[in-house]
This record gives sequence, structure tokens and C-alpha cells, in this order.
Amino acid sequence: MNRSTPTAVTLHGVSAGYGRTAVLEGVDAAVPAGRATALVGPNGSGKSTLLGVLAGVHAPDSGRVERRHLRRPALVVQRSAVSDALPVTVRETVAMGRWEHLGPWRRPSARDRAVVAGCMERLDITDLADRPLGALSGGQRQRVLLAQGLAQQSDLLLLDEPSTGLDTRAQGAIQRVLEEVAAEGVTVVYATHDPESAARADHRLHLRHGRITAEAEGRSSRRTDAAVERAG
Ligand SMILES: Nc1ncnc2c1ncn2[C@@H]1O[C@H](COP(=O)(O)OP(=O)(O)OP(=O)(O)O)[C@@H](O)[C@H]1O
Repeated sequence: MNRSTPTAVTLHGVSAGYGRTAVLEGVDAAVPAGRATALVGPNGSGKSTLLGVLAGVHAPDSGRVERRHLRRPALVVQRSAVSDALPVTVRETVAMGRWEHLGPWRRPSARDRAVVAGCMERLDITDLADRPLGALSGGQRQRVLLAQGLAQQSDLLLLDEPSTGLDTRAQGAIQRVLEEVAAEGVTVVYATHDPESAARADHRLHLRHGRITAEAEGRSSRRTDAAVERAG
């Protein structure tokens, strides 16, 4: 990463896993502030685990996480991680993004309602507001989860494979929103298996067997990828 770019999160020798299963091993990485970073790597390489560490929901076993973002991170999980049986509507799901902002009576204010409405509008799901989440298609559900993440109004937005399994149009719509949000100054990090989506990020971190094997800056720059390929 360009040394003059401010970072939102820097990982120093971070190792993390699940009990005795080591996943991330000595990861050094810097996430540029106000940019879109793609996490790429094969299944099981540790992308979701890294997102969990960045989100602060997965404690490292060793190493240090240096944070420069100001608000609690918003983590948008894979839609397969959300049960079909949850008895909630689209509006209620998006409104969960406001929980942290609610006052002592836990009642949404006019502002909370306006943020929820604005996020639904932005993801073009206003007409689905009263539908049960479990009755939506994969693409619709993904837009709801992204709207929930945006409703948190965090300055660090983390997403686990936000467009996997969606058609090209739905993928493009989600990608556009992520790029807009980054252009507004939010630090965006998303795991992806889609080379095109990765190429559109401002910055890419390549993971393999729990280690960063390459780092690239700029949109779609194979040359830069090769230039900074790390040993091992
Ligand atoms: N809750 C868990 N308990 C034990 N092992 C886990 C757990 N979650 C993930 N793992 C293991 O950690 C490793 C990394 O998983 P992770 O989900 O971080 O990879 P990933 O790169 O996001 O994979 P994918 O592309 O398939 O989503 C895998 O070997 C996985 O089996």
C-alpha cells in the first residue's frame, strides 16, 4: 500500500483461529481509509476469519490490531448465515442496524426511521419493506443485509461475499453501492471470489493458507499485483 495513504486498520503479526485450528498466521496488513479493499483467496484461506478480526468479533490469538476508524465496524455477513425462519420483515431487519444508536427507551427516533427509509431507498427495496425476510430471493436478501449494514452509519463497512450467487445485474448494483459508499469516505472491505469485483476495488489483499501472499493497489492492475507479490 502507498505509504502516504492513511489507514483505517493495521494488523501487526495477527494470528487467529478456532480453538486448536490455526487459520491466520502472522498477518501484517493495512486497510486504507476511505477506500474499497477486496479480500481474495481460495475457499478456506481465511477471508471470513480476517473480516471477523477487522470487525472486532474474532479476537486474535496473538499480534496487534491498530484501529484508526472512529465508529464500531458494521459487518454484513453472508446471506446463507441468516436463517430463513427468522420472523422479521425487511424493514425490521434494516432497522436492526440502528440498535446501537437507540436511546435509553430503545425506541427509534424520527432520525432512525429516516435513516432506515433512506437505506432501503438506496438499495431499491422500499417496496419490499413489509415482506418477511425469509420470503425473499437471494439477491433481494443480500440487498436487505447491505441496507442493514449501511443503516449502522459506520466508517468501517465489512462484507462477506456480498454478491456471491447473484446474477450480473444484482452483482453490479451491489458493487456500485459499495463504490459510492467508499467515495463518500467510508472504509469498505469485502471478501469476494469474483475477479471482476476484486479488480474494481482500490486495493486488494490476497490470502492463501491464512497468510497475505500479495497486495495490489489501483483498479485492475495485474502488473502491480505481480510487483508486490510477497515471498511465500
Ligand atoms: N467456527 C469454526 N470452527 C472451526 N473452524 C472453522 C470455523 N470457521 C471457519 N473455520 C475454518 O477456518 C478456515 C478458514 O475459514 P474462513 O471461513 O475464514 O475461510 P474463507 O476464506 O472465508 O473461506 P470461503 O471462501 O469458503 O468462505 C477453514 O479451514 C475453516 O474450515
